Amino acid sequence: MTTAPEAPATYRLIDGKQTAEDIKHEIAIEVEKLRADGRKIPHLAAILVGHDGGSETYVRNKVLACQAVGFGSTLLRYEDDITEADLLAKVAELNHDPEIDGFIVQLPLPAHISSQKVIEAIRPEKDVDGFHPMNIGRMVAGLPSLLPATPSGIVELLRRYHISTDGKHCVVIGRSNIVGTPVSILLAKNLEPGNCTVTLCHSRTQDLASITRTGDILVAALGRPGFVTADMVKPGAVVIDVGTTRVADDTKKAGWALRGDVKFDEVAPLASCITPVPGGVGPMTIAMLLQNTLRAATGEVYPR
Ligand SMILES: Nc1nc(=O)c2c([nH]1)NC[C@@H]1CN(c3ccc(C(=O)N[C@@H](CCC(=O)O)C(=O)O)cc3)C=[N+]21
Ligand SMILES: [Mg+2]
Repeated sequence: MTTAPEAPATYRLIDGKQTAEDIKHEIAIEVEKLRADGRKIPHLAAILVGHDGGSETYVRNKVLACQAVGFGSTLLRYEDDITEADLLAKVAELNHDPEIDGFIVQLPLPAHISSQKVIEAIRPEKDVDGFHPMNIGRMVAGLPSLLPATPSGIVELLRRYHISTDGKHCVVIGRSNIVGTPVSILLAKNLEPGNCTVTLCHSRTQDLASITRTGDILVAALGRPGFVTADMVKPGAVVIDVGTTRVADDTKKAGWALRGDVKFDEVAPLASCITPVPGGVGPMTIAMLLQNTLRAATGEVYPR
């Protein structure tokens, strides 16, 4: 077999890690201004239930990010046998605590607890995940709201990399409440970036590849490692990989590696721009969570 020359890798890597660092630096400057003006320093709380390895990492990274920008932070940990009533009582406490500007309840929760009930118990003004129906509804209506962090992180990457979205076909794979559905809504809005024609694909979509191949922008947010292959991608597409699944990997010290939803090695040479995993959308999620906390603290969305 002759070895064909490698396709020239002319794609641009979208560096979410660096962009998140830039945003955190901007937030740190805002915190210094608040401090200089004698105003309240933003404070984020996170509730973590149980001992899922991935969740522990993400929550730890959120707390470290708070420290990096000068926010206050509180981590509340509970065993996975906490009752739904007790968890709802903790949420009510944080709702009423004037020191806490925003908080999140890390998902997933144990099966005996209704995530929906917990999300709806959070005061929308402190819902820095942007998961409460009030914030989702306001986002859909185009009103000021706390936006879900991963979708707004994707929009922010497109903005900072000057990727033109106007009139483009954006194909989203995955219809979760936290990524696929909201990013579809945001990118269809008459905003900059925005004005996309959006197709939202999911597990029941017929002939998926024929649709994804028409995407100028392809957002993979289904949580299946390596699902998106070269034959599913339009040459020149912008590829946004939202997947962060831990897969077993004996070559790594931890025994696992983080894998995206896109087969990076075969898709990248086809793409005009692509986000890596790790170092793409993940760090942006945390940066946008901090931005939401700042907005919650200053009353920018819900004036106090
Ligand atoms: N209430 C709630 N809000 C969330 O925002 C939320 C959640 N629950 N549950 C789980 C998902 C997932 N998520 C990630 C955040 C950061 C990275 C991230 O920073 N990833 C790094 C690598 C981190 C690592 O080393 O494992 C990267 O992609 O480079 C990934 C995933 C937030 N989520
Ligand atoms: Mg999904």
